[in-house]
Amino acid sequence: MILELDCGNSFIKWRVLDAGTLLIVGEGVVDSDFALLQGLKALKGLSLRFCRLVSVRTAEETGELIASLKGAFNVSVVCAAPAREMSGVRNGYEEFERLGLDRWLAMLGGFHLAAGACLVLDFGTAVTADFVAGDGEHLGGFICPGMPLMRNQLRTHTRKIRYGDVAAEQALESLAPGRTTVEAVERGCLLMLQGFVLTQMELARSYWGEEFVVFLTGGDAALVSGVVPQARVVPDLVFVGLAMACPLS
Ligand SMILES: Nc1ncnc2c1ncn2[C@@H]1O[C@H](COP(=O)(O)OP(=O)(O)OP(=O)(O)O)[C@@H](O)[C@H]1O
Ligand SMILES: CC(C)(CO)[C@@H](O)C(=O)NCCC(=O)O
Ligand SMILES: [K+]
Repeated sequence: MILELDCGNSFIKWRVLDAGTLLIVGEGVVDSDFALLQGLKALKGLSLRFCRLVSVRTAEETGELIASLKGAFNVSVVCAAPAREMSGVRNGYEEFERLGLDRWLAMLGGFHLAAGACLVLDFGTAVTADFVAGDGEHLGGFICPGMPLMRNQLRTHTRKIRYGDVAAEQALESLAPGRTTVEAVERGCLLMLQGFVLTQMELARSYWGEEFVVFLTGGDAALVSGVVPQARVVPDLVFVGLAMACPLS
């Protein structure tokens, strides 16, 4: 079996594939290395041979995770590494190694699936946009705070913005002007995200007309999918790129 990991800033997304069929035999989202090991150990009949992972965490944190995986399961681990060019995509950063590897893999996956120009939008802790032209040239991208960061900044830097997760979820059932604090904040932040998406779409159209595919990924993709009905929502886009960057043989 193959273990795949996407180690983001807040969560680790994991899944286990059968090495023969490549079917998913287990998956989850966890908030710590410990919870990951627990989740894996709970899988019946687990026999891991290989692990491939991408991390946007520090080398030290990633090293610790790799050490505990090797200790617990005796797997060989490969990590996605920065590249100037791969699978027909050319990294557009001035210093290619500084581009977040989750963005890079999502672009590889997107360009492969689109077989042409694509706009890749990822809604995690941070929100990112990346533009890949039809010839594989990465034109660059944008990074801004995601929903969790926007609402937490407001909570942290104001005295009177306080509410719980249940209220937050209920507040998003409509986008009318808020009549409570939770409605005003949650709807305001969501409108910022949706506005961001529409701006990215305009930019993509200015480059490519209608000739591009837009991908939405990341935990909060569903919050914005309504404003881009033509978008392809691909929750495992980073994993698509991970398999391309870290083939097993
Ligand atoms: N099962 C889940 N567990 C945790 N968060 C989830 C889950 N499903 C959706 N989410 C949403 O996903 C968001 C986190 O996104 P995601 O997991 O893509 O990124 P992340 O690991 O936090 O950060 P990064 O951008 O560094 O990858 C949270 O805001 C949360 O609302
Ligand atoms: C932007 C995030 C946090 C998104 O997960 C990640 O891709 C990252 O840490 N990137 C490094 C900075 C950059 O991409 O320019
Ligand atoms: K991510």
